[in-house]
Amino acid sequence: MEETIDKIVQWLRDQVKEANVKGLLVGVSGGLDSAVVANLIKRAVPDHSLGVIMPLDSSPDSVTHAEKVIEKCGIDKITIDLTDTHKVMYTQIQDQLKQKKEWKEQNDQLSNANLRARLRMSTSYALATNYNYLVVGTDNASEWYTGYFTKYGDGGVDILPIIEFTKQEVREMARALGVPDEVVNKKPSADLWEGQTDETEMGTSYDKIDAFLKGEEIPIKDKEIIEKMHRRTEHKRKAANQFRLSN
Ligand SMILES: Nc1ncnc2c1ncn2[C@@H]1O[C@H](COP(=O)(O)OP(=O)(O)OC[C@H]2O[C@@H]([n+]3cccc(C(=O)O)c3)[C@H](O)[C@@H]2O)[C@@H](O)[C@H]1O
Ligand SMILES: Nc1ncnc2c1ncn2[C@@H]1O[C@H](COP(=O)(O)OP(=O)(O)OP(=O)(O)O)[C@@H](O)[C@H]1O
Ligand SMILES: [Mg+2]
Repeated sequence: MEETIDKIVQWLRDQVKEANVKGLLVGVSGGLDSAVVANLIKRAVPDHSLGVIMPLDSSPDSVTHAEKVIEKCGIDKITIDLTDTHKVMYTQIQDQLKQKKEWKEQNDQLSNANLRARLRMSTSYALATNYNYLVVGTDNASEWYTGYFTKYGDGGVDILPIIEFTKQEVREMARALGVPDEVVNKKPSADLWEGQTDETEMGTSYDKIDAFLKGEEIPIKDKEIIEKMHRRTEHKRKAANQFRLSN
């Protein structure tokens, strides 16, 4: 694991150099993936690494965990509370949709949730421009394959250092990096609505997704869910389709 970590850290340094920037920032949620990335950027650019905490109706636990992660790994911290911003924006969106008779209850939670992820992305880029840093993403192999992220939200980043690793491998990396136990052991959650957990929403588990990605046999029901998620999210893993007169 240490060897893998060293390789990622070196790769991060190369990215900073190639992009001709000063450092790296990551949104720190109190969850596992961002805790690992926070530690990696600290190792890569110790004096120019920033963790951004962006609460948005977040549970107090998430904020406490995020602060603990940042304190333990020693990166700089900025907290920007997006609760009010989101409320103003989403209320207007909802009102206009209702006026146009296009508001649909079944879409409300998801569009609300995705707006949260995109507000965090916008905030990260506003900071990145001023610091002259890159925005580092936290997607792992399991999330990338299933498309379990918001397009241009948490998916809107400059570089992806842990994209090749399954959730289980990221957890092992977290232990090696000294991420606090309560973060390593908690259930993965996008924290986009109360009580949300990744596994309940997806209808399968990271253990199953990880096993599938390693080519192991998993129950047909889980295989079908994973393949369906993968097919439906193909558009998120590539650039936008472009019209060409010559086509
Ligand atoms: N074929 C196609 N070609 C091009 N674009 C296509 C498309 N189909 C949909 N689209 C576009 O994509 C949009 C749907 O994609 P998107 O907006 O991403 O939304 P969607 O995939 O529906 O939802 C995002 C999922 O990721 C989860 N998530 C989000 C953020 C963080 C985390 C986490 O683990 O922390 C998890 C969230 O809970 C939810 O299940 C559509 O509104 C449409 O604009
Ligand atoms: N409250 C928050 N403050 C800052 N960044 C956040 C916040 N919530 C989400 N993010 C960003 O969105 C990313 C995607 O969330 P996701 O839940 O997949 O990762 P995680 O919380 O780090 O780990 P886990 O999947 O184990 O919960 C986070 O890694 C983080 O960069
Ligand atoms: Mg999370």
